[in-house]
Amino acid sequence: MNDRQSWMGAFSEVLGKFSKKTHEFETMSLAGTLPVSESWSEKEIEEQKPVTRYIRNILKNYSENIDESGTYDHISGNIKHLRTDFKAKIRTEDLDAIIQELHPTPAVCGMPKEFCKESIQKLEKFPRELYAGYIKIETEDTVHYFVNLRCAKLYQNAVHVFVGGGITAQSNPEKEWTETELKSEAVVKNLVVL
Ligand SMILES: C=C(O[C@H]1C=CC=C(C(=O)O)[C@@H]1O)C(=O)O
Repeated sequence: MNDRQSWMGAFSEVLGKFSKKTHEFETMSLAGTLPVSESWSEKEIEEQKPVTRYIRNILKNYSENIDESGTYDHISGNIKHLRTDFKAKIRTEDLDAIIQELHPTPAVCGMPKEFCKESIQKLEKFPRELYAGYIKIETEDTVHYFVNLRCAKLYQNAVHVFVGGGITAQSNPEKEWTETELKSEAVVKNLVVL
């Protein structure tokens, strides 16, 4: 980010939201993707479950009362995801540790986390740079953490778009590719050539 390069993002997966007043912490399990008009299959349902389990297992080390919603559709432009929300009262001093444990979530890294992280570093051909990292925004009352998905690096006369997808044993390569194209619209549709 300088006068020749910049980044933009067009997605709002919340890694964490903390209220300094109530000490309530909120996060979400978000995975599985389909065009809005299609119906969920076992593949997407099974893809989102480990993300939900992962979050639940982390939060239970920090709070006795965890409020977990049912799973519902999160619509994002032309596509939808499966989403489950979590709310828990936590101690302010645990906030950083929780964020470090949640990040990177299975939706962007995979499971088991350390094995997948090392494998991605070894095998992935393109550097992620700021993609799949998180953005922290702190105000007087809240601290918000957003996962930086569906983003772009802007050069003076070019754009580099970053998108990805969760791969499972049931994934079909062509469908995963189409999914990344649909996801990229969140950014591409907002770019205008002057
Ligand atoms: C990795 C991305 O999306 C994640 C979040 C929701 C659904 C996903 C999926 O269905 O693959 C991904 O896990 C991305 O947009 O780059």
